[in-house]
Amino acid sequence: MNCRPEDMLVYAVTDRAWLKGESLKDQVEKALKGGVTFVQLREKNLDRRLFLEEAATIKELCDSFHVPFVINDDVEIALASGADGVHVGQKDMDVKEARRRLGPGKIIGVSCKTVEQAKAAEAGGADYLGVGAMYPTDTKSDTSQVTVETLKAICRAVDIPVVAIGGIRADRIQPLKGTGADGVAVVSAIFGQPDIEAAARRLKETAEMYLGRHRRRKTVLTIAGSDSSGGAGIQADLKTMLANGVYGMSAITALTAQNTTGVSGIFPVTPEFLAMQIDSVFSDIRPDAVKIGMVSSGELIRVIAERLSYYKAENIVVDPVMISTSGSRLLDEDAVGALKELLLPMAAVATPNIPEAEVLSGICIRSSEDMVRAAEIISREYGCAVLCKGGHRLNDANDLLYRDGGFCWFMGRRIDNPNTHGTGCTLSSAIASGLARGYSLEQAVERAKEYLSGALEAMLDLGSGSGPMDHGFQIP
Ligand SMILES: Cc1ncc(COP(=O)(O)OP(=O)(O)O)c(N)n1
Ligand SMILES: Cc1ncsc1CCOP(=O)(O)O
Ligand SMILES: [Mg+2]
Repeated sequence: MNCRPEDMLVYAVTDRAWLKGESLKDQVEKALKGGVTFVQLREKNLDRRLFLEEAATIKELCDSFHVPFVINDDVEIALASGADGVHVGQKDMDVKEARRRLGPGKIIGVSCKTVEQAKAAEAGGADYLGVGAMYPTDTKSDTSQVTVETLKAICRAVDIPVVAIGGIRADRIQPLKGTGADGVAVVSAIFGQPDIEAAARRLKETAEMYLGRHRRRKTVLTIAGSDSSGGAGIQADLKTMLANGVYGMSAITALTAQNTTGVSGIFPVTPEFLAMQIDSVFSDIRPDAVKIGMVSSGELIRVIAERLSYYKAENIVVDPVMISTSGSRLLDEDAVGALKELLLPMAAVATPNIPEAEVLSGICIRSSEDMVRAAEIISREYGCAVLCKGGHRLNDANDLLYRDGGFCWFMGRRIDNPNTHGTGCTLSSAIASGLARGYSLEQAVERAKEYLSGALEAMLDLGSGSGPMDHGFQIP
């Protein structure tokens, strides 16, 4: 899935018929300020050079609001402009052909009027569906109406997000309640209004009230140690999860007495009590993702692996906490063996830092090329994706993601802040939050790095040692 149901809530479709002397960029910016969650550039008669220029401009604008942006009908413009994807109708291009041309990472939306079309689009690789016209509309002449019952049947028949389109106005959203539609796609009730920003805002408030079949808050479980100083471990994980829009839960592996100057005591829980915590969580609120942090013994690791495999846990992020900041080994040989044998093979991604990647790969890392080699060894050996974090000795904040035989770099901003306590816990929890919310691994990593940078840039300065970051930097 390349887009999330919540991205569909208020989906703006542009129309230069409403420009009235303004630029499209200014109008789209107003819509974004009003809170639209998705933008489609729909150009039926524009010269291709101007179409491409406009697409590149609107893409940059949407990026600055972190809002997905697709092109109507035209895969080539979508590719050339760097747009996030394309929206195609039944007569435009077969979804499989669009997927072949765009590759796996781009968004493809497909217009549907029937359950059959919807199922075929989903099977062909569509990421979302546009269903309509729901009401009479003057914006598109070559369309026919779809009933609310059909919209409901389509939503029931597919697992991908669905957006209702055609004649949508704020007062026409309530009748769509209970259909399962994730949002509304709108042209004239946004761009044809005298105050675009206010119109978008009103649509969003109304859609939030009545729509969204997948709007249950996503949940993440952290299995890690408690940090009494609140900067790392369970405490950092839960703060990170809250800030990244998911509901956080915990299973504590050990209590630690620590502050910014060091750890003065560790009190591990028993294997039975760890299992009890995991069971309590899974039997009631199934997590959409699991983050595993510090686990000090092979015995506890075996309990985690056994329980997670029993519950068929998904989206497991393993932060293989093995080496302390001062460089000393935190895990004995038995625990390292259990981590390698049992936890890594279950992981969607493991996030070692350089010393940890050295232990896991068995090679010494002195260069970026060594990072790639180590990640490749770990990924091949244990069958998981690997995010090898630069930071420690190399590469500033540039991290390497290795998965399925290929790799990409995520360039980080170098932030001059000595207070880095809990950065590993925070990054892995933010990645787990992104995966729980349905982002791809690449998107989850990118968003997590952005969050981490924000938390570091806030320059919280607490304690006399290496202090914590400001996990709540977005909160006023
Ligand atoms: C979100 C969304 N849904 C449906 C459409 C209509 O697409 P199509 O049927 O291809 O008609 P045109 O928009 O190309 O005239 C859409 N554009 N967006
Ligand atoms: C593009 C499209 N596809 C089905 S109806 C429609 C037009 C929607 O425009 P409006 O929101 O102004 O009714
Ligand atoms: Mg079309």
